[in-house]
Parts: sequence; structure tokens; C-alpha cells
Amino acid sequence: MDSMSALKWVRPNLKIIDQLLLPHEQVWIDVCSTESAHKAIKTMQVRGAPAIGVVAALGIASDILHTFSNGVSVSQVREYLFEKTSYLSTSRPTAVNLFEAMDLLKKIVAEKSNELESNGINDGMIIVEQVVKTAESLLERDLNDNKAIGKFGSEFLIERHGESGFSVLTHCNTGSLATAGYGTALGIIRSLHKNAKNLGHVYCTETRPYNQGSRLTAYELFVEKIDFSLVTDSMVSYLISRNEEGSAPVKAIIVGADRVARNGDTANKIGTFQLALIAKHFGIDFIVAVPVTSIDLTLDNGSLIPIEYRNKDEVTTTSGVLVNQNSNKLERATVRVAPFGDYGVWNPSFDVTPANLITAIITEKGTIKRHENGTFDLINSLANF
Ligand SMILES: CSC[C@@H](O)[C@@H](O)C(=O)COP(=O)(O)O
Repeated sequence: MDSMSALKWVRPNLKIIDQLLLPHEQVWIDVCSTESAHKAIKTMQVRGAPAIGVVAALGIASDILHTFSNGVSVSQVREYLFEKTSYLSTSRPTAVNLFEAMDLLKKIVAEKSNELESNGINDGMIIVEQVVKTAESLLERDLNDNKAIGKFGSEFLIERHGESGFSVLTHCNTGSLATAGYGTALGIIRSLHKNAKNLGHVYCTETRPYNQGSRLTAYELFVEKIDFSLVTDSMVSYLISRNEEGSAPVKAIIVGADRVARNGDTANKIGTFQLALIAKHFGIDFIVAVPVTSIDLTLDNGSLIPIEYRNKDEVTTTSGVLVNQNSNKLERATVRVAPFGDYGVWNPSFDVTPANLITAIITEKGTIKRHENGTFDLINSLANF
């Protein structure tokens, strides 16, 4: 099991680690209602596409276990769950895992309530149990999926670059904290660390404006004792331009995704697109690591992926801790970096990398390589596994 985790589920209670306080404080908070799950996702106390989906499902599970008891009717539970799942779907727009999880719960509710009503059974607790079990299965599935992604991804890279002497770079946070455990892109890096004879070095970007790289990925790599260096987002092209001089050149940039369209276009943390352009310029691999739940086959291409725009304060300020000179204790602080005043600030949380810049998409079912003509056909590739 991982040494780090985004959530703890012990029926009927869900706890998440407040990622706004990491890496300096480890505070667990209760998420036992739909409203608290909505707040935790919206404010990014929990974030990362797979973790959002799992927390939403388990938040609902906890809510109904606390709300309902014997004697509740099928229609009461059905109406309640339809309302809560719809509400939770408004918490963040880009990660498709949230909608996939909510749609799955809705489907279970509709199917089970039809079945009960047609058999003349009016026991809403049967639906409650079914929904809770489904939410629990999402937790287990994501953990297993990530381990499989780690295996396929590390095999793919070792096959291409040998067992030693190459380095990799990652963006944002895609590890245990962004998933049910192990991680997607960071899962591949964990697996490389374990299986490659001598993984050169790992570079992680700080990932402005929200710093998931410096706050969370650096923390995970540090705790896992994987050799790494933190770089700012603007250092990557210079870093890779020096590949010739280093003993372990960067051969791959590995990222996760919030939503992959049917043609392979990939929405991920802002800054991902420019990393893909850098990879193309230097002729190195650009790898997207995703569970199949992050692939949205209903969308033809990336222009249809809804992109979240966040508060301008994330750009004009920076948050962290200060050391109190008198007590030597850490104090949380948000400091203003940009000038005070009324001016434009643009803060898209994600961008879309065109499929033709992606070398391969690694899923838990296997590796999907880009075709010679620069395209992906995800429907057929997934069907053929
Ligand atoms: C395995 S997580 C994949 C993505 O969700 C991750 O790269 C990312 O963009 C997270 O964005 P965030 O805004 O922190 O939720």
C-alpha cells in the first residue's frame, strides 16, 4: 500500500487529506455529506481527475448511509440521489471522471428502483446498499487501474530507452494524492523507479499557478525517496536543450489527463500543451497516462472539452508557510505578488494538447501508440484490448 493517500473510507465515514494544507500540515477532514464533497472538490481540498470521481461517489455513499434508515421508500431514495448526484456534477467541469462516477450511480439507482418497483418491493435501503457498494468498487478499481498503468508505461519506456540512464519529467500532480492510490503518470515513474535498473533522474515542474508540482509531487517523490529536482515551468526547454551534456538525458515527458477526447486530444493541467511542443521540438516522447474512465468517447475532439476558469487570486498571489521568528512555528500565509489594482487576469486551469503531439496513451488495458499518420482511433484501440 502507498505511504500516502488522498482519502480514507471506513463505512459510513469518508475522510480526505486537506491538500490545501500539504505539504506542511497533514489535516484529515470529514466528507460525510454531498455538500461537503462539493465544497472539497470545488475548493480543491481534493483534486486530480480520478480522486475527484472517487471522492464524489464515496461522499454520496457516506451521505446516504447517514441520512437513510429502515423504512425509507424506493422513491424517497431515488429522488434524493438524483438530486444529489446532479448537484455534485456542478463542482468542477473538466475532469470527466466526476461525471462518469455520477452517471454510474444514477444508472444503478434507476435500474434498481425499476426492478424493485416491478417486483412490488418498497425498500429504499436496498438501493442505498447497492449505491454504496458501487462507490466502493470505484475506489478499488482506480487503485488497480493505476498499478496496471504503471506497469504498461514502464514497460513501454524501458523497451524504447533501455533499462538505465534516462530521465523523465512530469507536470502537475498525478500521484497517490490525485487518485485512489499509486498514481497515473507518477505511477509510471514509481514503477520505473522500481523496475528500471537505473532510472536517471525525475524532474517535476512547480505547476503554477496552483503549485501542484512543488506542493504535492515534490512531496510524494521526497517521501518515496525517488531522486528528483523541482524546476519552474519556464525552465523545461533549457533543461532538455542540455540533454547532450548530461549522463541521463530526459527521454520522456509523462503527464496525466482530466479528459481525453475520442481522437486523442487531451485536456490536462495548464502548461501541458507547451510541454508537448517542447517534446516535439527535441524529439523526445510525450506520454499521457490515464485510466479509461478519463477517456470521453462522446466527444469528437478536444475543442469540445469544457475548460475550467478559476479565480484570479490564484495568479496574483502565492500561498505557503512562513516561519514565525519568535516561536519558530510555521504559519500559513498567502502573499500578494502582482500589483494591487483593477486589471485583467486570465486563469484557465487546463489546456488541450492536440493528439498529434502525443507519442502514446497508456491505459490500464494497455498502451495505445499514435498511428504513423499522427492520429489515434481510441474507439477501435479500446475495443481491441
Ligand atoms: C491523475 S491526475 C490527472 C490530472 O487530473 C492532473 O494532471 C491535473 O491536471 C489535476 O488538476 P487539478 O486542477 O489539480 O485537479
